[in-house]
Amino acid sequence: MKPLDKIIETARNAPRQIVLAEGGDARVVAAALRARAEGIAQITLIGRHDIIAERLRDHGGDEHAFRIEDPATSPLTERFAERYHELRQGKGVDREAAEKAVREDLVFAAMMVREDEADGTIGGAVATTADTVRTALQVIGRTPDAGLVSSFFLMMLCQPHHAKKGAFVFSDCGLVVDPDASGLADIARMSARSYQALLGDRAKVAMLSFSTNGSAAHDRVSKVVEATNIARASDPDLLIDGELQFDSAFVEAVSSSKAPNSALHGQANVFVFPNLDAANIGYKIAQRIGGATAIGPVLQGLAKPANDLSRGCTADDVFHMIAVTVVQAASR
Ligand SMILES: CC(C)(COP(=O)(O)OP(=O)(O)OC[C@H]1O[C@@H](n2cnc3c(N)ncnc32)[C@H](O)[C@@H]1OP(=O)(O)O)[C@@H](O)C(=O)NCCC(=O)NCCS
Ligand SMILES: CC(=O)OP(=O)(O)O
Repeated sequence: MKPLDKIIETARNAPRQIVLAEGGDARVVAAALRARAEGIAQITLIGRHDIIAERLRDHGGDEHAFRIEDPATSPLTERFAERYHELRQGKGVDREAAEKAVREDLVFAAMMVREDEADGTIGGAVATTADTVRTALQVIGRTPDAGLVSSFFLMMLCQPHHAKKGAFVFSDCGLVVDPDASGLADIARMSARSYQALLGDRAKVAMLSFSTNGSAAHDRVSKVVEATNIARASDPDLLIDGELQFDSAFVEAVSSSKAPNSALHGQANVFVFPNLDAANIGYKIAQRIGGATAIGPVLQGLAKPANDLSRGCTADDVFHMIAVTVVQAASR
């Protein structure tokens, strides 16, 4: 079974309550209808009831098949305002500001997860990643064993022209702009864990650089080497190597010539980029030129599942993210 089908099948076997923060978006509504039809999740749509109902009708759907919550009129808003005020008052948020905040769709959706009204939330088809992720950080927060919250894309190579097929993790393509060595090590550790949780296989982590095995000397190369050493020391069982160029990590013949002693043998399945510039540009090139299916940004290190999308996403991308979020929620 293809890795993506396996994730969808896992979700179907343990469906969860997923809240979609941008319920008025046509792609989100189409994905919600497919998620319901395929039995992978019970969906709550956030937004104006009349707009969501119209979008559902446009797609041949029925508004009564979904829970719809409009933060402007929902009976939950009062309780959420109180809780949000308790949560954020230390950061200078007064009661009036809390009431205003929870009327925003992204915040309301995240509060549903925090307050156990849903198991996971997804936004970002319309909102920017910065707004979506900041909301998750502020409302849901970090799990104690993660140093940093970070993100990854699941990259599926399944087209006939892909010489190597399968599922790969690229990180961090969405969140941490310029990690230091310790931050990069944390991203590597969390990405390996995410790969194993979602795909069931052992993670083989490549720490990417413009240098392989000392072929270039630069502070940026040293950062990747240091991050590799920190990650290895914090988890001796982690299969990790770096610094490696992408070809040394992905192509067995190149690995043999440029990195003959690499434990990865050109078979890495988790690729940790040195910063957000490289990672975000890299995943979009693999997606738009290379024809990879890209699912993300999936957030890791949060106390409960909250995920983002690219504003360029399709309805299929939203559907796939619903499946990933269900699997994350079910594996807690
Ligand atoms: C995500 C992002 C918005 C966070 O920015 P920020 O300026 O730190 O935001 P805030 O200060 O409002 O952070 C919210 C909280 O999360 C914390 N935080 C920020 N980044 C964090 C991280 N990686 N891990 C854990 N906590 C983090 C902050 O300390 C803050 O805590 P507090 O509210 O208790 O003080 C920022 O890192 C960003 O813009 N990243 C790039 C997003 C992007 O444009 N991606 C490209 C397209 S995908
Ligand atoms: C992940 C990402 O790049 O998001 P967007 O395309 O919305 O900026």
